[in-house]
Formats: sequence, C-alpha cells, structure tokens
Amino acid sequence: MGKQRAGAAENADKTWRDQLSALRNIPPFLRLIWRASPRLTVANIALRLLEASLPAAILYVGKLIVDEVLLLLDGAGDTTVLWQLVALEFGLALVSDLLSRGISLVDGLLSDLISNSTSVELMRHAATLDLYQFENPEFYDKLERARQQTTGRSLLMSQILAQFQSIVTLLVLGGSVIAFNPWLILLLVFAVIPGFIQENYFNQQKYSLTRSWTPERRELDYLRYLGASDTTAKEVKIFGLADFITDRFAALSMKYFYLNRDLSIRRAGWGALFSGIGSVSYYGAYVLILLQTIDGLITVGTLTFLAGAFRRMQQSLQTILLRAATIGENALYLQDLFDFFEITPSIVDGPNALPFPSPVREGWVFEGVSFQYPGAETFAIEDLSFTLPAGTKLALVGENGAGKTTLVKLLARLYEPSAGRILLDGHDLREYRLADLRDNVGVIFQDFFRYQLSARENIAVGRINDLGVAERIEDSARKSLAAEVIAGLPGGYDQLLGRRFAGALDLSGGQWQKVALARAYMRDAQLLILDEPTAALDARAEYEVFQRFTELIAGKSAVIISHRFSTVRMADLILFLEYGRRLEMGSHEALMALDGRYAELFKLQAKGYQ
Ligand SMILES: Nc1ncnc2c1ncn2[C@@H]1O[C@H](COP(=O)(O)OP(=O)(O)OP(=O)(O)O)[C@@H](O)[C@H]1O
Repeated sequence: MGKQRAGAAENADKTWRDQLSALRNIPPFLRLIWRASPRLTVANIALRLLEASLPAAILYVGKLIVDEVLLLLDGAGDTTVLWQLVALEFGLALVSDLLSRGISLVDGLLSDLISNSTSVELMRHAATLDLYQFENPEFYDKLERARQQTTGRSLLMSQILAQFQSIVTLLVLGGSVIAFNPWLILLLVFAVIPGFIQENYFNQQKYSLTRSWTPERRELDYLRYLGASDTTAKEVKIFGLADFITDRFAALSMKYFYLNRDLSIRRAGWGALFSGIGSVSYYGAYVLILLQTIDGLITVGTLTFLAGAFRRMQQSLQTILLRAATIGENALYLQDLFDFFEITPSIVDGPNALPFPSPVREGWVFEGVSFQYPGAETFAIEDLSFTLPAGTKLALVGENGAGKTTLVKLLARLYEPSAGRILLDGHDLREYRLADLRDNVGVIFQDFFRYQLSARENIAVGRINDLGVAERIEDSARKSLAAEVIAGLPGGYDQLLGRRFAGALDLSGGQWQKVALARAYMRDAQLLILDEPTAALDARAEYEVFQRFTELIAGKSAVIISHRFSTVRMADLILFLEYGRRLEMGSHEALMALDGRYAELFKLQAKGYQ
C-alpha cells in the first residue's frame, strides 16, 4: 500500500499543462455524444442557441419599457406601445422557461444514452483483456477510475453544451454593450479573471487528491463490501469482525475527510476574497453608467439595460471561466476512461492463425515450460516437460500451491509460458486462433462462478449460444447429476439460484458443483479440464461423478485435478507436481511400482479410509 501511495502522489502532481492537454479529450468525447444520438445532439444545440439570445432580448425590451414610461410621464408616450412591450417581455420570459425545461429534458435523455453506451463499450473492452491484467492492482485502479467515468461524464456533457450556450449569450450581450460603452468590457475582465485563476488552482488540487486516493477508495469500497454483504456476513458474525472492519473503515474515511476539509476551507476563503473584487468592479461600472446618465449621454432605459447587461455578463463570464476549469478538470478524468480503452491484451491472434485441429491427432507436448506470475519471485511452473497424448485422461496431483491450476491456465492460454513452449499437434499453442482454442478447451475451475441467474442459465453458460436448446441443457444436467438437484427445485430449470435476488434459492456446495459440472457437458470441447470442481462432494459421490465423466467423454482428452487418490487412479496417466516441477509421471500401476511419493501418499490415503 505504501508503495502505491508514493506512486500515486507522483502521479498527482498534475500541472496546468496536463489540464490543457487533457482538453484534447473533448473532441473524442463530443464524437461519443454524437454517436449516442445525433438527433438529440442537434435538438440540444438548437434549443440552446435560441435560449442563448433571450437574455439580451429581454433586457432590451426592459429598456424600451422604462423609456416609454418616462415619455408617458412627460406626456409624450403611448400606452398601447407600453402594454405591447410588456406583453412581449412576458412572452419572452415564458419562452425562456419552456426552452430551459426542454434543454434539461434533452440533456437528461442524452446523458442516459451516453452512460449506457460507455458502460457497454467498457464491458466489451474489459472482456478482450488478459486474465493477468485483471490480477494486477494498478490495472484495477484504472478500471475503477474508468468505471466511475461511465456515470460521471453526463455532467461533463451538460457542461460542454452549456458552455457553448453561455458563450453565445456573452457575445450577444457584449456586442450590445460595446455599442454603448467599450470600457465596461475591460472592467468586466478585471472582475472575473483573478477568481478564475484561483478556482482553477483549487480544482487542480482536488483532482490530485482524488486521484492519489484511488487505492484507498478501493480499500474503502472493499471494507464496505466486507462489512455488509451476503457473502461475508457469515464469517463476519462467526469471527466477530464487525468492529475490526468498521474501525478500519472509519479511520481511513476520516483521514480523507480531513485532507478534503482543509482544501475546502482554503478554497472557500480565497473564493470570498475574489468575489469581493468582483463586487467592487460591478459597482465601479454602475457608477460609470450613472455618471453618463446624469450627464444626459444615455437615457434611463439604457441605464437599466447596461446595468442589467453588465451584471448578466459578469455572471456569464464567471460561469464560463469556472466551467472551463471544471471542464478541464473533468477532461482529466476523461483521460482515465480513454487510457483504459488504450490498454491492449497481449494474448492475441498472430497473423494467419491456424484453426484448432479437429480432431486433435497427436496431443499436447510441454517443452521446458516455465511460468512466473507478474511480480512473483519464484516460478509457479518450472522447466516442465511432458506429453498429453490425444484421447488421454490425465490427472494432476501435488500439494497446495504445486502449480496444478497454473498448468491448466497455460493449457487454456489464459497465460503464456515465460519460457519454453506448449505444442499441440506439432504447432505452438500461440499459432492457433484464440477463439477456436477457447471453444475447444473447456475448464471448470475449483472457484467456478455461482451466477445469480436461473438454473438453466447457470448450465447454459457452458455454451451460451445454446441457451434456447432445452434438450441439450437437460441432457448435460442428467450427465452431471444436476438433473436430480433441479428436479427438487420449485421452479425447476427456471428457478433463480443464489441469495441476491428475491425469489432465489441457494444450493449446497455439492449441489452447486453438480450444476457447474453440467457446463462441461454443454461444451463440445476436445479437451475438458476439471480443476477440483467436486471437492465439496463426498469421496463416493466424487468417484461416481468422475467415473461417469470419463465414460461420457470417451475418446476426448481430459485433465482432472483432485486431491483424492481414489479418483486420481481412474486416470490413464498421472502427473505428480512439486514446486511447479515434474516429480513423477505414469499410470497408477507404474507409479505404484515405482514406490515413490505417489505410492507413499496413495497408501497413506487408502489407510485413512480403512
Ligand atoms: N494470480 C496469481 N498471482 C501470483 N501468484 C499466484 C497466482 N495464482 C497462483 N499463484 C502462486 O503460484 C503457485 C501455484 O499456484 P496454483 O494455484 O497453480 O497451485 P495449485 O497446485 O493449483 O494449488 P491448490 O491445490 O491449492 O489449488 C502458488 O505458489 C501460488 O501462490
């Protein structure tokens, strides 16, 4: 954690230049808005253009009204004209209100669409990335920041469009004020710029703080999840962890609160000073206009128009500049989203990738394969060589951490060897089409996922395209013995499983395993791998399941991982791993005759059952 904080702090030192350069994210973001809905984007701009010209028009009609009233007082005015002007101003005010409502409506719809489409793009991209990337904490920080952007960016969209509207308003008002008194524009700039610089500085600080706290925020989320979730509630109660978790959460969240509080106080103090400067310049402008009116250079109507226009321009300019700072800041966050989209997987198809052999003729050959997890100091698999002939059932045995699961992940090309190679029918695994390979290698992991979906869907995930093929799902369930479990469910195959949603029913560990095993039968894979998905079954049930498995997939290749030697002995070949290396390999009979580690452990377990 300490190391991460230091790295984050370096990162946090973002400069003005970073913020300016982050503005280059605005055009791709605008394209994203346009792609979400061209029609709503056009409607939004059109409504905002109309709304932008209204303040100047309303102020000008106000000026005409005041001048007409003064003429009437002098006995020269026309009441009909006066009432027509009042009606016009009323009409304009009504239109302005309608336009504002229209804009919020279109903004809301557009931002929902953007948030949806960004989430979809994010999920699609995440699915293309490598497994090892998901296991890297820095990657998770990036993913977390990018994920926040999917919902947080709707604000940026409104800001950019509102900015466009405010600039048009400012130009229209500025044009009319310049016609009367160009000095007012100078005063305006003086009133607003210092405040803008100050705001920008603090936005920068806030961004740095938020960014440097990403790892801690993840920790906070994790603690919140630990403290209140269905999956952790059991252990939290049994071990009495509630205070430990909440205290840790409270300490960390308060640390952030204090840092943020200090920043907010400094920001408020400086903000007050600069808004004072703004007021001084407004009253300076007011005095200037009053003097001109007293000198008879402008009418009283023009006085009200200029004072109103000045006030309005000051507000608009202030909003524009502050918003520019927020847009710059948000564009920095946007960088996180686009950064995430730039992460590319390294396990990809090479040029002219080969189709997966159908059927596999020779089998798999490991040639001096080593694998080291990123950041790990030792090899999980080291200089491993062996052959898995096509159609063979291979059992992997070894103590916890011996490298069995890692070997399976290498076979499924979820990882690539750090050294050596894996051949399939004489070609490196890397030469085959990745999608083909994934289709032909089915793995059920020990930590298989319990989808909070229906029983049918939980089986169909083995081949999701066949979700609609009931016979195939039911046949797989029969083979894995899940059919008996499902027959006992009130909703049958449509019964929602798990604990998360209303109406769902949870299964026992062993029942879940039978459901997960059915996924293996759904797959028409040429190599099926079962990585201890039966550990929750009793020894007899596991034996039956594996016996059925080996019979039912006759002719296909399989890799089975189990700690139970009664199961392991059913395999044609047994590979005994120790510290990622091959210790012994051969058939059960051959290994027993060898009288080595396998024979020793086999006898030990057999004794336990006597
Ligand atoms: N994602 C990972 N990142 C870093 N190291 C890992 C990762 N997964 C496993 N390891 C390490 O690699 C080694 C081999 O782990 P592996 O999961 O392959 O063992 P295994 O034989 O399947 O163990 P078990 O019988 O407990 O399932 C272990 O030392 C483990 O700590």
